[in-house]
Amino acid sequence: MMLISRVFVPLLSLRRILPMLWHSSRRWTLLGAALMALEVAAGLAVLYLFKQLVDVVTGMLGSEAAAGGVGRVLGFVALTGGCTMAFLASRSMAGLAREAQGLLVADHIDREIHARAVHADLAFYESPRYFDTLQRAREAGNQRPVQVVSNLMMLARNSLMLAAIVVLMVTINWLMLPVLLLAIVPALLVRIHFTRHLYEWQRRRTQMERRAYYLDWLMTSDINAKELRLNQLGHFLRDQYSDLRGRIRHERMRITQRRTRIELAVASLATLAFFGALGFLAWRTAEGHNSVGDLVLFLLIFQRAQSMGQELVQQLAQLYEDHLFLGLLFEFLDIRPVIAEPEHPLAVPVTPREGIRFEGVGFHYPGTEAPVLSNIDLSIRPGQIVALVGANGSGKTSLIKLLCRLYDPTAGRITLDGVDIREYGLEEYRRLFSVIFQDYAHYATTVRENIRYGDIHQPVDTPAVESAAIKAGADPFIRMLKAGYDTPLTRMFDDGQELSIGQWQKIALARAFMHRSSVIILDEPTSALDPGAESELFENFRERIDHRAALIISHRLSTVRMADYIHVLDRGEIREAGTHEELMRRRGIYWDLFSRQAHHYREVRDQEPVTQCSSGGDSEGRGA
Ligand SMILES: Nc1ncnc2c1ncn2[C@@H]1O[C@H](COP(=O)(O)OP(=O)(O)OP(=O)(O)O)[C@@H](O)[C@H]1O
Repeated sequence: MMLISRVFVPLLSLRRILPMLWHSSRRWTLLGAALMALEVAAGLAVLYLFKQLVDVVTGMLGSEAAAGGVGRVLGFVALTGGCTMAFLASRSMAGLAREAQGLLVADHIDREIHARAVHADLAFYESPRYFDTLQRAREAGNQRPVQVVSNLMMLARNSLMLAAIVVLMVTINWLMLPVLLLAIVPALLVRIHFTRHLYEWQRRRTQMERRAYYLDWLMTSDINAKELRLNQLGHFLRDQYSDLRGRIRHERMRITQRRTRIELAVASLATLAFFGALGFLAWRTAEGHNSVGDLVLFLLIFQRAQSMGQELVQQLAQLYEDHLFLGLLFEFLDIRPVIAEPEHPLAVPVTPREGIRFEGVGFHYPGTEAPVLSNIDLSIRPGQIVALVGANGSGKTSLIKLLCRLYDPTAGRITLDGVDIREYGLEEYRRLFSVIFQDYAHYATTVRENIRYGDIHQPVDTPAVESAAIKAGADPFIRMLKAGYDTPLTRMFDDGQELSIGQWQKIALARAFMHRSSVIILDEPTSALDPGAESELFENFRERIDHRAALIISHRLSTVRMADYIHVLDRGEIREAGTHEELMRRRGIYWDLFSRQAHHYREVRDQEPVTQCSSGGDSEGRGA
């Protein structure tokens, strides 16, 4: 009973793929169905005509009408040949229709996956459980739809054909029917059992596969090539990879070996059934109960039925597998973002008056209990430069994620001009910010595009790209590149060029300057910049950002001191807040951090006869 339901459940759940089929390839679906019907009809006609031919020929043997019957025989031969041609033509045309349908459905599903992927919550990408779903959906997404379409069509064709063959078989002798069932059904059940087994195993093994894939990437990617060689990690990683692949191979082989043994037993049973039936029918023909045409037809159709049955088993098993994989695809397609558009979104103010406020904000990541932020109260007023400082892991980047609504707070609220930000249109709200994260993107495209991605609404040749690059201090080195702003920043193509880490950071900064947002957020924007470039950037920072508001995270306190207001985060809580001078007077955490950095600078300066310190270093001495 369970096995039977396993056969039919997939058919029911495939109902979601059928509308996709219809919407994405209506014409090919209709054409494919018509060609398939023609293929079945022509195929059956060929079999029946063969039987008739044999009966006519054997009827003529030794009879006086033999001479006149030649024309009839040739007529049958011509008709059979014609039907065979029609069968072959419709079969190949149906194959073409299936392929076209499959490709269209695959593209349709890809579009759906991409639409979901770009709107999925950030949490989706930061959680391994969700990420597995995406990976499996990708596995299912690319080739599966082509297979599913092909399978469904073949399944329909073979079922029709098999039904017709069963009728023909019953006309020969009804006892042939149970024999046919014996040859087909056990194989079907065995196949379905193993498909399920294999699927469950594959699901368990996703993490293992991912780890193997990661190791493979570690060994072959250019990013790790330096460390890999210097730390001599090559052999170590290769061993780990081989071990993992060996375990995967071993488990897979165990399943395949068991399946081969059982399938062999089932095939032997089917062969026994065939020869038993053949012996029985030969005896009936010899006794004159059946014609030679019946015997020939039996040989033709039993073989055909068996191969059709095998194909049917294969297709049902495949369909079952498709259903399981498509289940994953639909599981992914059904994921709805938690950070969603409100039902009646408010318009974001064009020029915010009060700015942004965090009011008693608390946060922990989905699936974790530990609070990352607690009781956060802070504000960013229009035109104000606010800085966040704190040790690693104190929650600075998490706070930015909340501010940009990549996550929502688990306690308290964030407001813009006094209204909870969850009430604004999501995309419109996010356009208030231009952000450079610590792990900013390196796009494998031209310099111009890398910068323009900061505001994709601008035309391709906008002069804003160059002025953003000038503000970020990137323009001089860009002009030295082979094709200036049109140089591809990747080594993936022959004419591409790679940049230094600091140069990449300047490109990312330019991207942030590109967008005319209300608030600029810079998370460790100068970690890779040389001191000259850094002090240049912050010298006239306010003019550089056109007097917009800014939130800056930095471990370099020389950068932070020019902020209007500074918040010191410690283990998810704001411990101190004020201007640089206020915090220095307070002699708390900030003072301690600042004095230690300033002390280091002072030591260096004291050792040098001629001071070449930047203005930051000089003022740090005074401040401390
Ligand atoms: N996606 C995530 N899921 C669960 N915990 C996370 C996630 N991202 C960060 N955390 C945890 O949240 C805490 C704060 O991380 P966050 O990145 O905000 O710190 P940070 O102050 O920006 O640190 P750094 O100075 O090193 O950049 C850390 O303990 C980190 O382990």
